[in-house]
Amino acid sequence: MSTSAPSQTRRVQGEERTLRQALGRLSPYLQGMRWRWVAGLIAAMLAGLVALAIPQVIQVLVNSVLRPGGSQTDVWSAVVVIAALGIAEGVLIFLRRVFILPPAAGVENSARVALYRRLQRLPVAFHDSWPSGQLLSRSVADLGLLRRWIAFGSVMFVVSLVTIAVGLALLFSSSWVLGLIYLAGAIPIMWRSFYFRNDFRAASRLSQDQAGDLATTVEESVHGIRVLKAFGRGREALEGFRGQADTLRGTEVHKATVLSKFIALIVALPEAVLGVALAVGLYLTATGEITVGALAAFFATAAVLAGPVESVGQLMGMTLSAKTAIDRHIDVLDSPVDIASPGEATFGGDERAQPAAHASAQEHRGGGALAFRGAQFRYPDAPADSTPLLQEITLELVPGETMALVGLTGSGKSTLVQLVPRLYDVTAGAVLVDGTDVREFDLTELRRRVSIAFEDATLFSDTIRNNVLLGAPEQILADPALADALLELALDTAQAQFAHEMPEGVDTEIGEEGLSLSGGQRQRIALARSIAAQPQILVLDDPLSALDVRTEEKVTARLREVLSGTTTLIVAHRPSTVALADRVAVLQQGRIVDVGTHTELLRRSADYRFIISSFEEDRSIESVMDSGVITGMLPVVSPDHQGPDDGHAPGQGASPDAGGDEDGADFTETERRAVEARADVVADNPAEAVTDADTPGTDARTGEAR
Ligand SMILES: Nc1ncnc2c1ncn2[C@@H]1O[C@H](COP(=O)(O)OP(=O)(O)OP(=O)(O)O)[C@@H](O)[C@H]1O
Repeated sequence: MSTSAPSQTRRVQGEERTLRQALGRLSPYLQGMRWRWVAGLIAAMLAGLVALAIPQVIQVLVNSVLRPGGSQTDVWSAVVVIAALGIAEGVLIFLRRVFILPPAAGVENSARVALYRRLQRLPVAFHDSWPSGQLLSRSVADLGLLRRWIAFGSVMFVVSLVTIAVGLALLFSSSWVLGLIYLAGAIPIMWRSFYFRNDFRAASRLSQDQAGDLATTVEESVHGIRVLKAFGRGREALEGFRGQADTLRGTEVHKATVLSKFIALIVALPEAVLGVALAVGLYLTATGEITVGALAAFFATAAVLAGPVESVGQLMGMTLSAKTAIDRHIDVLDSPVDIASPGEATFGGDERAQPAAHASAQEHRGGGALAFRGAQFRYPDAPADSTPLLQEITLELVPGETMALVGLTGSGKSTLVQLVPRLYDVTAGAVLVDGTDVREFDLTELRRRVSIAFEDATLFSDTIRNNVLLGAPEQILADPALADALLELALDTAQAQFAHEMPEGVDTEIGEEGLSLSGGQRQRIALARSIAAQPQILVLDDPLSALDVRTEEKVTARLREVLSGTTTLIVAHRPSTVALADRVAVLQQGRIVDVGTHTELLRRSADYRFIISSFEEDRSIESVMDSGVITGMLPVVSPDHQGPDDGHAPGQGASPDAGGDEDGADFTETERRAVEARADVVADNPAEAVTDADTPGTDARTGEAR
């Protein structure tokens, strides 16, 4: 996360829309409630017209009732009429609120649900590139603004404009001279409105985007509070935040200045014009060109118009902000869903499009064979002419086989395994499940067959039970006894029985993101979740990294026992894990350079030995030897080790079989430095190497406080 410079504000996506086009996109959310909005608008209009009728009654009162010889009864009649109009105005305002609030809240709710639904459908690549704060501000602040605009701003804007138009007509009917004077003040206002609209819209978009960036920063710093504290970077984080907050404040002040200047104009001009109108009006009355009643009605009408005239600027600002909110909402809705089921809409907002999955992929439930055929992948944000991260990946896993995937850091292992459940799509070649391209499957069906557990175990603020059974088959969830049995099996396999010792057992709430658990506990719950999904193919992206060696071995052994029929592709960072796999694939710089059993690879591949020697588990040489899995075979890394391309394959002397194919080694400088750094740690401080990674409060891989 950035702790200093404010992040780049995400700018307008998509095309510019008119207010009408933007409102058209809101139309489906008003389904069934449109009449209420119209009824509210009518009530508000009537209230405005009633307010304008009162000066007309005053005119009649002054001209006829208050004339010499006017009757007292007429006075009382006029009073009753004015009181009745006042009450009617109050009732109409009440009705406006009663009618309008449900559609406003309804639109906010529907828009929020549509946005969330879209976020669920959008591919991981979208989430990689969109800051979470932007999405948060679009789903909370923007939609709140939209509700207020629908409930109040939109109606009052229309009502104000109508009131001003009708009011002007009445002013002209009182006296065309006075009407012209009043109108003369309106012309500069209309002229300024045009510029105001553009300035305010730009400022409004900028401030809403910057508010999204600020939300991202808050979200990141709350999420990463432990790291900030552990590294004492609170002050820098605060400074970075302050910089962003100041930028936003600057934009808000600019926005308020633009608005204030406009409001000042639309308030001051009519008031000044009224002064002129008073002088001219008195002259016209004195010369008998207009009646006293007409003059009184003119000023009473001008007083009624003062409110709409003053608020029209605010309401226009609110309307423009609402339009920006709608634009920002549509930006997300219109982002293409380029990973979808066959036949499913990938563009636009057709959220109800039904997937038309490939028939054979739906019906045929094979045994869980997994294959990569010439798979190639490049991240969407990588330069188009860059070398693909993964190239010519060809691998075959037979049903029930366990294959470990090893490679140095950054070689593309996590990326490769994410191609299986289509978190990303290959850019060339194919990934096949039971002989069918994964792109041919209905996504739900594919993800039912393939379950994945990540190193970064994300849990939800819910009970352990619900976290584990998140992806369990529905027919099992429907039967509480079966669900309990599945829960037990999953927890037992993942060595997560600690769940039963928690205050409320498996029904214990684990807090936001499961942060009340240790890293190893979180990983085991996440692993149990993948097991409980009962997949045909289990993809494990180094999900046991925070476990100590022995626990990891127990988990791996239980996995093999319980999931003997499940095809498993596991990214491994420990010799004990790879040793339990049927076969191991070696990934190097985005290519599979060898596939074989652990023993075969140790014997024939210098690349493999080099990778194995870089594994963190080397810290715990004793543990590895204890495990008995690779006793006598694990190469020992020495601090002066230079990597395979120095002509000495690592561990060459450690294994009698290690003939070595040194010429196959082709590591990047980064990879080599990573290995050398590890070797230095082992040499300098072997004791430190033995860690209980499953201890709450420490992350074994990074050493960071959690
Ligand atoms: N979302 C992303 N967008 C762009 N590039 C990415 C993305 N995720 C990973 N990369 C890049 O892809 C490369 C491979 O990353 P990947 O996580 O697949 O490697 P890995 O072998 O799993 O590494 P490790 O063992 O450290 O987990 C890295 O250089 C990384 O910077």
